[in-house]
Order: sequence, then C-alpha cells, then structure tokens
Amino acid sequence: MLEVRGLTAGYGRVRVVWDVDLTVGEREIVALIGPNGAGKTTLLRALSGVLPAASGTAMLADRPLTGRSIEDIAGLGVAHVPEGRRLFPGLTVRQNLLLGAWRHRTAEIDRVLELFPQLAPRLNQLAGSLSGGEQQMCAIARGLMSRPRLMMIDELSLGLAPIIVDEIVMRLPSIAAGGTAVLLVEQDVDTALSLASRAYVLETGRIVLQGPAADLLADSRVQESYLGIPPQP
Ligand SMILES: Nc1ncnc2c1ncn2[C@@H]1O[C@H](COP(=O)(O)OP(=O)(O)OP(=O)(O)O)[C@@H](O)[C@H]1O
Repeated sequence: MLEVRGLTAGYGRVRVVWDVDLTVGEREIVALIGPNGAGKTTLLRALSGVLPAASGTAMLADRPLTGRSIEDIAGLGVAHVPEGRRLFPGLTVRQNLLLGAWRHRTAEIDRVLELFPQLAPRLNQLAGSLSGGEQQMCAIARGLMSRPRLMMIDELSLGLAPIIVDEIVMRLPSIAAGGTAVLLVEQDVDTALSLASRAYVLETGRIVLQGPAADLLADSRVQESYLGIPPQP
C-alpha cells in the first residue's frame, strides 16, 4: 500500500537518507530500526511532507505522496505521530483529539476511546498534565481520528516505562487490523521486531538489512548491534 522507491531526502543541500526502497502492506505493521542519527525521523518527515524529497517517489495506494503538501498527504490517509508526541499542552485531551479529526469524523472520538479507555476520564483535562504514557496514547489517538490508512509513529517508547510501552504497543495489532497500517520507528528493537511482520534497518541513511521481523531477530548482525547479544563463537 505504501511504496517508497529510491527516496533521497535531507536538509537543504545536505542529504540524510539515500535511495530508500520500502513498502508497507495494507493492515501491516512494519518496523524501521537503526542507530541514532541514521535518518529514521528524516525519512518519516519526507513521507509526511514536512520535508521535500530530493528524489525518488512515495505512493500510497497508487497515489503519489511526493511533491504534495502536508495537508494533502494527511488527506490521502497518512498520519504522523512525531517524536516527543507534540500535543498542544494547553488544550484539553478532547480538543487535541478533535484537532486530529481535522477534516471530518468528530464522531471518531468514541472509537479511539475504545482503544485507549484510559483517556476517557481525562477528556477535559489539559494534555500537558497527562503522564508520559497517557500523552503518547493521546498522540496516537489523535492520529487515528482521521481514520488514516497509514500511521507513522516515531519513537513510541521514548521516555516511557516498559510496562507502559507494553500497554500501548498491545493496541497496535488492533489498529492495524482495523485498517490503519503502522510504520514504527523504534529504539526498543526487541519490542519493534516482536510486533512487526517485517522490518528495515537504516544505517547512515541507507537501508542495510530488511526482511521478516523474525528473521531479523535471529540475525547475528541485529543481535550484536541492537539487542546486545554477544557474537556466538
Ligand atoms: N533540522 C535539521 N537540520 C539539519 N540536519 C538535521 C536536522 N534534523 C536532523 N538532522 C540531521 O540528520 C541526521 C539524521 O537525523 P534523524 O533525526 O533523521 O535520525 P534518527 O535516525 O531519527 O535519529 P534519532 O534516533 O537520534 O532520532 C543527523 O545527522 C541529524 O543531525
């Protein structure tokens, strides 16, 4: 459904991601992993239109994303949950959610509350006063308000306790099954690969490994570099 071909992007004249090919199928969860500074966030920004692509193409359900505005890309069904959540802290949870429904579907609130019932009693609370985990739930719920075909989540687990991360990631399969495929950028490689069906490893701006997540979990390069498992003799 998402088909990225030869995508190169960066900041001004500085290229950060090079010649990336990547796909996400309908209702699929795909992980994008790699070290700090590899270009994962930059790639997501290029897909959601925050940055222009220098070359290459990205298509969502056969419609081009590259060359379009952030609004058009959102309208085509791409939601971006950025690193650090980026909620409006001075607005309530309800107001933040309604901002995610930017074109339609204010009635979606009930549906996202089914996924994240913890938010229901907090609808009238300021988003800035939520716990980190609740803020991440609110950011994901906001992204779901427009019923996107693809949700890109950048560093879901950042700054959250493992038990809270587990609570949030256990919702991702239902989100995908409900028709929103997920492209997950995640430092917690074990969690990401346990959840995803396929994964890509990005290093210094290039995809260096890809395949079924189970294969990458068993790959000695992934084990040594990302899972802290010492090389086997
Ligand atoms: N606004 C910017 N202007 C110029 N260079 C930037 C900008 N944002 C990021 N970069 C550079 O692009 C490179 C890739 O950064 P990016 O944030 O995409 O990596 P990342 O894989 O998401 O890393 P992290 O896991 O640390 O967030 C880095 O060298 C970074 O310094």
